[in-house]
Amino acid sequence: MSSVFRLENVSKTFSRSGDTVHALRSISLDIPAGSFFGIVGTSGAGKSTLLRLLNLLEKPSSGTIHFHDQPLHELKGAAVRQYLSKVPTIFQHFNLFHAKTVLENIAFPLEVRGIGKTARLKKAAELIELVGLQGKENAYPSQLSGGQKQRVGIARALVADAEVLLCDEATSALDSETTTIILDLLLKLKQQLNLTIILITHSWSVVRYAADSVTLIQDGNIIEAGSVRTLLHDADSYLGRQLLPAPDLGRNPDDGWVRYDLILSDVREQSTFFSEVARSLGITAAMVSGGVERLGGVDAARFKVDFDLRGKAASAQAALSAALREKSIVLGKVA
Ligand SMILES: Nc1ncnc2c1ncn2[C@@H]1O[C@H](COP(=O)(O)OP(=O)(O)OP(=O)(O)O)[C@@H](O)[C@H]1O
Repeated sequence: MSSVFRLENVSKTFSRSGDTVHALRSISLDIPAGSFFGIVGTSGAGKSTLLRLLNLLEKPSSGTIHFHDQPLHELKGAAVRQYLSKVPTIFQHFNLFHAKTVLENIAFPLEVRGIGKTARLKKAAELIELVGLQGKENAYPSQLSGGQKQRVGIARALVADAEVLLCDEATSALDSETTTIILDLLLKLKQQLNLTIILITHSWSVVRYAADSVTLIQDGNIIEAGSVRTLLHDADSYLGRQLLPAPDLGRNPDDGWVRYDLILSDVREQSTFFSEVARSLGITAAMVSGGVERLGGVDAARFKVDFDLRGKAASAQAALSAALREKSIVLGKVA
């Protein structure tokens, strides 16, 4: 897959009261075209700084950022405006014009580009439909709910031929139900308009729900990055475990039983795999907890399963581990 952005050794420092703050420390990153790219990290990790480099609100202190083959620092004048139409941003607090109607807000980027009134209102009306705001054309932002305001923000961002949508904590001001609705809308628009979406958030649940690629940023460093599928199937991946957390363990295993923490490589196996492994070895299996989750479009299953090894030779456990490894990723023998 080609990259829409490529960052090479990008650093960003700020000076604050005579001190140097290292917001980003020589990070390198490829953002695949067509991905829903989640950048997650705690407060102060450097997420906003990274996004602000992509929407040209800041410049790197060192390193280069390419948009396709174009180094961002070479963009000048009209090329900057063209780039920002292709790479718009939506914001946590929506940043709408309060004195303009919904339709006028959405049409605004076209007005800036000198597009005639009839054409821009026609295009804005198309976007109204795409984001499901029919009937709200003449409302003012103060008359809208948070979710409706973000729909206006999304429509305004996409009105001028966007290719990449940057989302700056775009659901952080919304309740969880509205967050899901907005993420569903973003996922739908991504498909329909062939977008790349780059979303920064402190919320693991947002990343789990929508992202197909995830980057963890901490103290200005990239700790780990990859596609959800790759991360889940890497037994050593910290991000993989964060994306698919261990289910509640319940009670400890009984004496002589051994508990395994497993990710299934193929979730279609989930109903039969553990019992078949147990039967083939002449032992009993008991599911402790777990289930199938959908993560960024990938079905993933993590289970804790107890196996009864009472009275079995030591070699039985090695045989069990080997059988489990054939179709699952063994994260650990818990007890
Ligand atoms: N303009 C600035 N001047 C000085 N320091 C800054 C500036 N912008 C960011 N920083 C500092 O850079 C570091 C990274 O900040 P950044 O806003 O990128 O983090 P973040 O992950 O987006 O956090 P949050 O989720 O709280 O917004 C922080 O220590 C922050 O205080």
